[in-house]
Amino acid sequence: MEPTSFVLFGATGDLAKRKIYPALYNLFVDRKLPPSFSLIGLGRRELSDESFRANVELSIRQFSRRGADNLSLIKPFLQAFRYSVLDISRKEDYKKLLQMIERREEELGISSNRLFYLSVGPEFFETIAANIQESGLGSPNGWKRLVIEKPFGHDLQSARDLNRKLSKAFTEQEIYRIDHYLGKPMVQKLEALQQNPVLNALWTNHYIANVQITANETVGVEERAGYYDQAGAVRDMFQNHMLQMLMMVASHIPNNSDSEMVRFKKKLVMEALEPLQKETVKASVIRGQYKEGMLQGKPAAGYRSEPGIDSASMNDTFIAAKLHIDDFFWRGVPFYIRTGKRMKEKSTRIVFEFKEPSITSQGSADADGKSPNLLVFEISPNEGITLQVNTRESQHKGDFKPIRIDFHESRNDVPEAYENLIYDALNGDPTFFAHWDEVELSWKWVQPILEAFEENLVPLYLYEAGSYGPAESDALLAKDGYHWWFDAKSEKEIETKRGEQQYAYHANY
Ligand SMILES: NC(=O)C1=CN([C@@H]2O[C@H](COP(=O)(O)OP(=O)(O)OC[C@H]3O[C@@H](n4cnc5c(N)ncnc54)[C@H](OP(=O)(O)O)[C@@H]3O)[C@@H](O)[C@H]2O)C=CC1
Ligand SMILES: O=C1O[C@H](COP(=O)(O)O)[C@@H](O)[C@H](O)[C@H]1O
Repeated sequence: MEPTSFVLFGATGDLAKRKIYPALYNLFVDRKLPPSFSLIGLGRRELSDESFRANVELSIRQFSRRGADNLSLIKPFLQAFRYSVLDISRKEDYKKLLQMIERREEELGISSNRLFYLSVGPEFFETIAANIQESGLGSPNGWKRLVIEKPFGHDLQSARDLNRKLSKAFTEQEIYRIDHYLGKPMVQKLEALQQNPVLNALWTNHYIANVQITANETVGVEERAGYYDQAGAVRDMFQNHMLQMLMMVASHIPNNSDSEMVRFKKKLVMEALEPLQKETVKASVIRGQYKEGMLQGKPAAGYRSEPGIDSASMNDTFIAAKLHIDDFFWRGVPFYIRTGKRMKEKSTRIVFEFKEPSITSQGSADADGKSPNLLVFEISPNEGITLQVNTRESQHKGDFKPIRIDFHESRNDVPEAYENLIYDALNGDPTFFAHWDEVELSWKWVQPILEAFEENLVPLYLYEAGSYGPAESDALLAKDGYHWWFDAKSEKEIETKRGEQQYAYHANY
């Protein structure tokens, strides 16, 4: 890996503290940082290098997956850290920054490879990119890269405007748009798994009845009312993370593909998505908002009573949609996607339900006692793959019973999404970053939904906190003879589900 100066805008912020420093430390421990590495943290508040390092250490103690007991390498790690005050709008601060970077590069004897990480609000992206260019921070004696956080625009037009402005200072190859779901290890595994000939052979409309992509969260709006009440689930999760997961499962990526091919295939999926019309969005999209309820045994407030939320807010905290990909592989297979806050349990997963001619509707067992074969990718909070197949019980010949072939990763061994993404950005590997074409096509596809919500052409269904969303989301699948898999409707069912899993047949592969 090439020597790098990591220039972090927003070094005193929440994301840096909770995600970026712990990820960098874990990479350091795993010897995955460049041998010559310099980090310059930037923010408005006055901090000495020592207090900056002390803050970084604190955040690693608090948030690193390795825990507070595994900090033997913290001192050498922190040696790379420096801090400088910078106000984003003050041009002279960029000159000062340039001098500081050059001084560090000289001290370390390294070339001018500079990674600019914008961990600041989106309103600053354009100004920073322009100032980096004007102040000569991109040096001809090395590469420059721009790592940029979400949100990338608020709708199609604003995303296009932002991209045009960033393009004045950075080429597409230099821009790394973070979608942290693309950094999740199981999402990354999808790339390799679908190239596997066994799975690849099954991964089509010949065998698959439907695909379900779920990202349920138990958290509510938290302290982000100002942002979330303007964004809603459709912008916060659906346009980016959910559609990225869709692209990852639905693209047929050939063996030994490079990043260009992966991104090209993902783009083809978005191009093949059947477009929606604003007037008919309500036929395939369910909009929900949580009201008060009970979550994990405790009362939970409704969205409109959350601090900072308008008491008449029509914002969506839940969205479910049925999509069709009109291509050779997926024609006729519905993709159901849902995400919501204050749901019964935290679970991100993708379920492939296989066709089975003898299965009755509702996915329930038919007269033979069979239920559909399923392939399940659990993305979080646990990482795993389960193949559920029908077999006959040896004692009671004739009875069908699903068995589960299970692979689960031990949690401490799993790198965090930000570790994977920062490592890739340092290496110049853009595979798991969102290309502009994907972002633009996602916004384009979502735009009629935004407009239909804005104009109240889609009903807003209230659902109880601690539930699985509005009943209309279940009805969306029921109309086609399906149901959402693995929604445990009661605590008792969750217990039974856990019990069954203990008996599952375990195989390592
Ligand atoms: N927090 C999270 O979990 C997630 C955040 N994001 C995105 O990451 C980005 C950062 O979010 P987050 O860390 O939560 O935000 P915070 O508000 O916690 O931090 C903002 C940072 O920006 C700095 N800053 C603000 N104004 C200026 C200015 N005029 N000049 C220089 N620095 C400035 C602040 O430094 P100081 O106060 O010292 O000036 C601070 O370091 C946002 O784009 C957000 O959407 C994306 C996903 C998750
Ligand atoms: O980007 C976001 O993601 C989180 C959910 O991420 P996860 O890794 O915990 O699944 C979500 O809570 C947040 O609202 C959104 O901005």
